[in-house]
Amino acid sequence: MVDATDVRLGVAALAACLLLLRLLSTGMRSRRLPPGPRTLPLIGNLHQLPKKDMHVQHLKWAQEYGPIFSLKLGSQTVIVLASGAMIKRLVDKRSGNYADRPSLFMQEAFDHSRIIMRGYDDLWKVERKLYHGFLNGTKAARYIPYPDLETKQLCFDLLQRPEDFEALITRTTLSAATSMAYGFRVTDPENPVMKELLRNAHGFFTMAHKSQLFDWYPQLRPVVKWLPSFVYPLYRNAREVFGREKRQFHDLLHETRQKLGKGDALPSFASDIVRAQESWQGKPEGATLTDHAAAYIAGIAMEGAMDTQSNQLAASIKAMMLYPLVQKQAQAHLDDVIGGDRMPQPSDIEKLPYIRQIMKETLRWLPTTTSGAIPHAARAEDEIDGYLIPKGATILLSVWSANNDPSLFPSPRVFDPSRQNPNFSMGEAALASDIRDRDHWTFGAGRRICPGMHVAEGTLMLTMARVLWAFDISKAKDDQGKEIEVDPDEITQSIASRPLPFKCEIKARTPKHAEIVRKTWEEAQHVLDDAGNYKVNVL
Ligand code: HEM
Repeated sequence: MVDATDVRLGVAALAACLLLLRLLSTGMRSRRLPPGPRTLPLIGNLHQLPKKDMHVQHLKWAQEYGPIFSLKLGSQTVIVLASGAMIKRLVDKRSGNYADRPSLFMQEAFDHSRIIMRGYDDLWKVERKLYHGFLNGTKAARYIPYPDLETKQLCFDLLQRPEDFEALITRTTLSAATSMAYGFRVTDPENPVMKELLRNAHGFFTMAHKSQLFDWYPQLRPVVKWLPSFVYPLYRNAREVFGREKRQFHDLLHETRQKLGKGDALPSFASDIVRAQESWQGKPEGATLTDHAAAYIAGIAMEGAMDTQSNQLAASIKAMMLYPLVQKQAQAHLDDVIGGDRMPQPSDIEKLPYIRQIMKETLRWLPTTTSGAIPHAARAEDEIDGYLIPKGATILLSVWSANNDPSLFPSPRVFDPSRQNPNFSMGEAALASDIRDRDHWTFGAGRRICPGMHVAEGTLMLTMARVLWAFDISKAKDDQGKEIEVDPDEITQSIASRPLPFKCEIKARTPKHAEIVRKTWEEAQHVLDDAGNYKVNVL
């Protein structure tokens, strides 16, 4: 006779063995996955992740394991796509399968409100339709008066305070972003509404970075949510930021609705969303587009536009400082097409192919989204070159590796605008079937590709054209008059990184250029009221 106690002990021992096996297999790479660095039980490759410059490590691994490799991060499988060809084959060509996002802890903490982290669901489709409808190549032109005004102010401000160029660029893109999203300007970044916007957005970015452990070990999330804040404050802090941000986004949408009601709203993304909400009443899209979703669609358009563009403009200043011959060639081109009697206008953009090449090369050479901002995820199991891509795997676009692929971009760390095709806009390049026409991968790929790229193209080109037309940019000098050297590749650690702060000298090219900048800004201000905001119905 078998004793009941023995049976219980046997079952417990078996369960313990199974649990141990499961724990030990956590973090281990299955043979069918793409290759990658050796793993350890439980943690996989976590111990090999560097504290900084992850994108550089990705490039090293790509050189060792090839254009597709895999990492095990806790219980998650991460497939890294490290060449443009591989990104195109999977994320562009099989876009339906790679349009999802992995489950991210911060998305949960923010009640699944941000489109950029949303899975491939019905609300994402409605949101994407709105972004595409209002930010596409033709519609994006409606917003150009905003960067037009802001870059006139930028050039004027650079005459007064060239040493503050980083802060001045940030104000410019922030103000262009709030204008496009809601129709109001940022004249003073110390303004309380602005400070709140920045505090919330940057709070989110920081927490998204800090909470990665719970993306890799989702099993820990219930414990983290339950822990009191004096033990572990992350989740409660995130909820607090979410509460503040939600209030602000809802208030801004409400104000837009009121202005539309009074007939004095300026063109803005938020006005377009409110109108879409009204015209969709009674339709399935209308039911999906709740007030909360509408508030977040507008808020995230603003957030998506502010740091990314400012980071790329800071990168363009760095490039021009480090490559004076390119700068001289750009100025000769501008003198040729525009002349010395007026600043470049938005209508000139199409006539400035070399500026387009510089813009594209900046995005390739120093991308703000070194690792594609937010990863994609596989909706179903897939296979490529004999490797398995499991359902649910995180798909990371290693933009830095793809942008530095020497087979497409020889001597990739050299800033060489001549390698870029001036005849394609960035939107056209993203759709090009020939990989050699793809200028860079900085806006991502497939169905999740950045919907703001047309807006960004207009803003970046206009700003670069005007700054190069008006100013000489050179290395700053130390007390001994020696040029201060700057590392070209040093960047901040973020999902949207930026060159580390650097010094440079920015001077008007001639007194005549300075005078035109002053006069242009003086004339531009006729659309503004005394507080520096747009007069009613002026655009
Ligand atoms: C230099 C400027 C910009 C860069 C480098 C950039 C880059 C990116 C990247 C890499 C993604 C993720 C793409 C992917 O998952 O494959 C993204 C998504 C997004 N961007 Fe941008 N972006 C820029 C400007 C803008 C602007 C101006 C807007 C709004 C007007 C915007 C709105 C968005 C939105 C809403 C998403 C989420 C799309 C989705 O998940 O379906 N971005 N951006």
